[in-house]
Amino acid sequence: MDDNSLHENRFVRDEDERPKVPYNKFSSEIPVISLKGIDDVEESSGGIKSRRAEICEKIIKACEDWGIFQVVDHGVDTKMLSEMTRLAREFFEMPAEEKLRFDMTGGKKGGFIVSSHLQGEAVQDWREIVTYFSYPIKARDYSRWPDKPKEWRAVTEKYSEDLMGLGCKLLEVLSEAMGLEKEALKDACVDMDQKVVLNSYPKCPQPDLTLGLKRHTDPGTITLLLQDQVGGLQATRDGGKTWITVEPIEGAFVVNLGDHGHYLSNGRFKNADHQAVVNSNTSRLSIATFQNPAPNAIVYPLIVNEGEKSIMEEAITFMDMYKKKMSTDLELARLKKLAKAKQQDLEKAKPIESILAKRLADFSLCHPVSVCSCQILLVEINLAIVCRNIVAYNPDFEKRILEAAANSNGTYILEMDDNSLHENRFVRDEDERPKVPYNKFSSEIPVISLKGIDDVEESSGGIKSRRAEICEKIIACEDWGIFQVVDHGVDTKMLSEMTRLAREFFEMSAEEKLRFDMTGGKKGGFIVSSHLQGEAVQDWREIVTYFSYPIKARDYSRWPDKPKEWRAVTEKYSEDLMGLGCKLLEMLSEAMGLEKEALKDACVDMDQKVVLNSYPKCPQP
Ligand SMILES: O=C(O)CCC(=O)C(=O)O
Ligand SMILES: [Fe+2]
Repeated sequence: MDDNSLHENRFVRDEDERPKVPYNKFSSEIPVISLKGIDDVEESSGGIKSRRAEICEKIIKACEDWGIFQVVDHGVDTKMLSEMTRLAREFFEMPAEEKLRFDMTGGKKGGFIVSSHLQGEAVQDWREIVTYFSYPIKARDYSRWPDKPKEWRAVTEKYSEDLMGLGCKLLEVLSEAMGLEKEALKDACVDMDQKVVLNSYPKCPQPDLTLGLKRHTDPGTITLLLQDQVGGLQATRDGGKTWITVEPIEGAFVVNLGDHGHYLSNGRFKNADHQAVVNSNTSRLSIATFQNPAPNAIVYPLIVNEGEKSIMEEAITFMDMYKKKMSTDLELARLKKLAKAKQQDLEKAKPIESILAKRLADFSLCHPVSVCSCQILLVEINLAIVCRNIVAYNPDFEKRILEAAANSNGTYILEMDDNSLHENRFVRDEDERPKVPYNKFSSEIPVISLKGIDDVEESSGGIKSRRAEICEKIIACEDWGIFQVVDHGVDTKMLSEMTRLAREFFEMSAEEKLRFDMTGGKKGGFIVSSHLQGEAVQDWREIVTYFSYPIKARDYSRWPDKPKEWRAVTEKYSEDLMGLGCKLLEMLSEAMGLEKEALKDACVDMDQKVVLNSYPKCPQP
């Protein structure tokens, strides 16, 4: 989330998705409901409604209107809430390295992630999150819960427990509102699941172009959101045309109804359609607690009133509902992208179309407009789309023009993968692209045998020693700064071993490789080059790297531990290459007319780093 990020456009939303109302212009449309007396069920004298009935009515109305309300006097200890927020702030303020100890990339269940590292999203959210799975208790994996700040575990456990209580209480009210038993919604969840997501939205230099969290509905039953006083949560009821900003209220929870709650009420209760915006003044913190059904819970309306139809065609499990939601979202995003690309093509085509028409007219002043002259003109301008528009009246001509255009380099399409297609992350400027084939080999770089490199004796008759000969050849590399050596004395079996291990490493699953993820500035490990930050265009490679000398600085925790011979072989490789490297430096020192040891000494304590590059085959090399 540095300067680069805005330039890369990774966070820039389509215009129709950008914020429409300010983060701090608060609306009071979302009701704030006090839960004081929610357990008081007695009718008051004279038929006056009980406090519980009053609260119920308010909640029902809010769920029918927006699927959102705020609760105060909810009984959750406010001191504990401030403790929770303080810990969350402290967590996000820790250095990246500390947070990345709980890195969630690679599909891990819980931990820390910079939202922009999530894969598969065309545009990224401006936020960092830390998340933990708290219910069912038996499924808790504390190894994915932060262990810093030190009170984290105790406080988050308490927070989860209290919010589970509040969540269930609210579900009771909603069940009653549907004319069902108190426990109906809870029971429909089978074994209530809870996931807590702490959102940190850094302040943003260009908040009008991006979102902290894009528009969505939560998939589960209900969500309890604790937010700070900054503001940024927005809701819409008309599909995103108009928005309101929910007013932050100290100590209140914003309650959002999710898709599951929406379906179970047969659509009577809305699923809150919401997003989070960011601002350039201050960062913002929110803590979302998702109360979800068990993955195998059945999703289907609990009641379908007379004269109504079920809003669901068939009963499905929550897991299937969730998967369907994700794939629908992705599909919608894809269609939107396509529509946008098409629109852009049309817009691009327009002005050029008129240029072309004018040029055609000019042309026809001196030449009768013929297929041939058109073709010259079109190839000159080199735009396939325009060609298609202009010459559509002649299918045969169109075909030939399109062929010509396809063979030219004006408008080809990249297909490295769907993502890069749009992002062009790997496409180099023309002047940087390869100029000669990868397999048309040159013999300009000398290949030098090192056999006899230690043999310094002059042969009889003043014939140069073998060492002197080699030295001369190496000096001839003044031309390129590159030469190849053979007969170098390094065991070739060990070299094949090294290559085999490297291949095996790169062939392991992403998850396995990412155990040594090098993002966040770690010293050594695995990285996909395209994950390197700060490069405008990315290299088409993956690497694994280890720091081997000085020995005392080796950090084996950053060396792969698989395949199992890795450490032994790489250590030997490093040692032998250190030897060979030093031998060559001796030669170069002598070539400079210095003591053998001069170059080595100038290095003080020779450092060695080994980088293994894997270049996947590439559809558009
Ligand atoms: O940060 C916010 O206000 C909204 C968070 C949210 O909607 C979510 O985490 O699902
Ligand atoms: Fe949400």
